[in-house]
Amino acid sequence: MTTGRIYERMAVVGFGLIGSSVARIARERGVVGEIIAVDASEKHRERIEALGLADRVTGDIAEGVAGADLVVFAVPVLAMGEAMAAAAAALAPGATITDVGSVKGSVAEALAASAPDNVFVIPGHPIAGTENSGPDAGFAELFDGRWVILTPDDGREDPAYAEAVAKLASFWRGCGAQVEVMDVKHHDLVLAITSHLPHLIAYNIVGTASDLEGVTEGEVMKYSAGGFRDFTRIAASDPTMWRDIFVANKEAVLEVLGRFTEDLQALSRQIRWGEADKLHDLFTRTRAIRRGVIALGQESAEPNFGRDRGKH
Ligand SMILES: NC(=O)C1=CN([C@@H]2O[C@H](COP(=O)(O)OP(=O)(O)OC[C@H]3O[C@@H](n4cnc5c(N)ncnc54)[C@H](O)[C@@H]3O)[C@@H](O)[C@H]2O)C=CC1
Ligand SMILES: O=C(O)C(=O)Cc1ccc(O)cc1
Repeated sequence: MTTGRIYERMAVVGFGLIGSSVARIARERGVVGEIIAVDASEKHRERIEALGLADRVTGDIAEGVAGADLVVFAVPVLAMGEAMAAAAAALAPGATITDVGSVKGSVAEALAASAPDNVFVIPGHPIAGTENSGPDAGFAELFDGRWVILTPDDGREDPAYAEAVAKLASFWRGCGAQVEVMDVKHHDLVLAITSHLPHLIAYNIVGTASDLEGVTEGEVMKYSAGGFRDFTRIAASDPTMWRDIFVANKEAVLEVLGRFTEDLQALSRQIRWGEADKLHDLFTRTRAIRRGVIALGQESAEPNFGRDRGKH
């Protein structure tokens, strides 16, 4: 598929799994003219050069974003504010500033805090990723058919801002994604249950299994069935990225965790009292949800489908 050029120069600040995937697909589809990679890690900059993923590579944020009409911040959530502050004075008037952070409330605030008035800040989040990180882990097909949620500032009513939102949505569609606009707070609640809590559960179950007296770590790995293996994949996700997500989305995560804990207590009671029908009812309901997800095309029936792409 070919799409016309939407932005002349895209600067990607933080050129890891997500940033390099955006660059790969944007170049492949011709939706941007020039790509500037900005990354704080010298090792990553060397890899970006070696892989030929950008037209220019720099460690200097201000130098990298200068003259860009699209700036994509793809650093860990708690690093967004500082990165934006370093970019602010160099941003081109009329530029669109977006991000890919997994939490939107705190990131939207952090971006707005130092953004000049003459740019369009439109926070975003592609709901696509893997447990891998760094520029080698990215791949062009990552966003294919996936959702990208944009959380524009609903206090800005000028037509130029609406136009900038529409243009950014076209960019993501050009990268193969589907676009939805959502309120920041709602985004953080939805993602707390669909993404953040599942990761917390994975981190916890793998931790519990490795600490369990009477069962060796060797046995845990040797006899792990599919379910536990899936948890170990998720629990291998980047520690910095996930630390930041839980710190930044504290309120929504604690809210869904409270509900989850209550439901887990109820399950525990059903097991204790042999309430087999109640267990069966829940498992029937959850099976229908999974089948609904597959019917919507959000997941393959094959376990681990596409998950090993971009592994290094
Ligand atoms: N990994 C995933 O599956 C997904 C991640 N996200 C979000 O995307 C963002 C990036 O995540 P990944 O690409 O997975 O991480 P990553 O670790 O692969 O890439 C982050 C890159 O940013 C660079 N970096 C860190 N701090 C920096 C700074 N202050 N200035 C310049 N460069 C800096 C790192 O050197 C690294 O190359 C995060 O905010 C995360 O929440 C969103 C969707 C999926
Ligand atoms: O690898 C997985 O299972 C993921 O869930 C990827 C992912 C991680 C964080 C996001 O904000 C969005 C997607």
